[in-house]
Amino acid sequence: MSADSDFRFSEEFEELKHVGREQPCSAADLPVNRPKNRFTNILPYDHSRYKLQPVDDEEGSDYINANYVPGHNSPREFIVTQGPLHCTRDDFWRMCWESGSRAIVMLTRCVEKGREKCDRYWPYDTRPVYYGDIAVTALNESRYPDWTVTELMLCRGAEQRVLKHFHFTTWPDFGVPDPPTTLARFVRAFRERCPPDSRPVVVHCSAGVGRSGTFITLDTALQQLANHAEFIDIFGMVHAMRRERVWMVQTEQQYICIHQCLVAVLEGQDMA
Ligand SMILES: CCOC(=O)C(CCNC(=O)OC(C)(C)C)(Cc1ccc(NS(=O)(=O)O)cc1)C(=O)OCC
Repeated sequence: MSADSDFRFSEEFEELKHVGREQPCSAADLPVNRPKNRFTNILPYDHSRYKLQPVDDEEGSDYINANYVPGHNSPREFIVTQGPLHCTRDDFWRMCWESGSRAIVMLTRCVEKGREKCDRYWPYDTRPVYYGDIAVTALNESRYPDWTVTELMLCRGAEQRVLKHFHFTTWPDFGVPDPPTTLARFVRAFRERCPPDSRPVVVHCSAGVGRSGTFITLDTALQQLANHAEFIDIFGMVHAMRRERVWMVQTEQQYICIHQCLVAVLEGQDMA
């Protein structure tokens, strides 16, 4: 595929360009919801968007820029969303609570090259912080060279729940981790620590398309590999994801990185 400067990769990736783009995003386009979108051209398709429990008949109260996306284990394994904005971070926590999610995967830093890519939506220290009517408390934090895992306790009314925050901190926007196998090791670390239940995993980056799509595709492919699949159809996976959310796996380099990680795992190289 990589012969003639990745010619076959380019051809295959090009075929994905228009997949899903005919589908409507009418909720995202409502005037009341426009300020809730980080990027004007990264909008959730109506048919797969995550719906918050509406507040009375308040128009737009069910809206967040997020879509259900399939994984290896279920057709709605992931909820993929943009990096929360200051004005949508309470909605983000409401989504985490109402979906019953037990894990958040964050694939961007809050600030990259001087640009804000994501709001700092979780506490800096162990004091409880309220986001709407949800109190979030950091219980403990484990820092590694390329990622940090934080255990968060969420309280809403009399109920409380522990949720794990997996933050990959060295993935440049529009690019790939260096070396790409760092991503395969993060996916493995996530799977080893992710609660084994069937609840959705919330995944986000800045726009919630490029790095998020790359992470999910590799996670799905590595589980198929572990289950001794004879063929792993990366094109088919990205095609299926792009029907649910726009631009999933944004750049050709990210598309190639998925293949490189799979080869590295198959060859057992650099996966200590
Ligand atoms: C509103 C205008 O659109 C945009 O800002 C973005 C980014 C545009 N920049 C861009 O594509 O840069 C390169 C040419 C270097 C790749 C919004 C954006 C921002 C960050 C990402 N990464 S992610 O956080 O990993 O998803 C993806 C898209 C956009 O819409 O891109 C087209 C899909």
